[in-house]
Amino acid sequence: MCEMKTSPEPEVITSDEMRALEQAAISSGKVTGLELMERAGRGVVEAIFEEWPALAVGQHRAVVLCGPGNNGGDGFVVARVLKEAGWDVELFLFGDATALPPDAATNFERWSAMGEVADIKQALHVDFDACDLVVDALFGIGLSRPVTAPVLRDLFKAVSQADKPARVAIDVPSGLDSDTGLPPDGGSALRADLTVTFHAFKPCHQMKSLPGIVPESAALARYTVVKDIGL
Ligand SMILES: NC(=O)C1=CN([C@@H]2O[C@H](COP(=O)(O)OP(=O)(O)OC[C@H]3O[C@@H](n4cnc5c(N)ncnc54)[C@H](O)[C@@H]3O)[C@@H](O)[C@H]2O)[C@@H](O)CC1
Ligand SMILES: [K+]
Repeated sequence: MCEMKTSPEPEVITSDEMRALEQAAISSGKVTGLELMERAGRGVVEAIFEEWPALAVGQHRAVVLCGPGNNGGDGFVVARVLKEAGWDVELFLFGDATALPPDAATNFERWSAMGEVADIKQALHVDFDACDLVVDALFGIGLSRPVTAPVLRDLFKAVSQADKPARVAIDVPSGLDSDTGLPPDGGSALRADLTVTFHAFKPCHQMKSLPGIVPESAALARYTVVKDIGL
């Protein structure tokens, strides 16, 4: 008798479910938030090297855009790991470094021991077509309102229009609500070529297209890689 084989549906979880899983793992003592952040950042670099093997060899130029929460914390880890691999890394922060949550603040300090943190406004002077990689660590599952800051809107436009760099979003393309896959009313979003998320897909990664908002499907699942962070 012939047996039909079906591939299992990928697991999709909401931002609340993801937070609950993280919290349970941390409360059980199995792992710390800082360890999860390190795994997340290293997972992003691993995914980049898997997607673009040429970037895994030699030295390249990266711009890392960090936000005010733990998504930004992942970005500090990515910056450090790339710099340790010999890359030329420029990092820009949106928000107040003294108000970062604890794990992100620790990674801010670790990065600051090896590189500069420039204000996000300075990123508007970057020639993105002279970069190999742009890492979007601005907002993840913690986006709580539309992105309206003029500096971010201008930056989103500049990065989205660049031809050369690989654009990698950490967890969620910034500006999209993780649970709806759409920017909250009136907000804009940053285009990504690859999104690297953690543990499981989120609803935003299942969107088939975002016509007129994020051309060519920033959030398509086939461009999203899920990295295990040991939850
Ligand atoms: N220890 C942890 O909690 C871990 C968190 N992870 C990362 O952390 C992310 C979630 O972190 P957070 O909960 O801190 O949230 P985010 O870092 O996604 O964003 C929250 C911050 O952004 C601000 N914000 C939200 N919407 C805004 C808007 N439209 N304009 C301006 N500011 C805005 C909030 O006020 C807050 O400061 C995940 O997406 C993932 O990347 C991973 O590192 C795994 C471990
Ligand atoms: K992001």
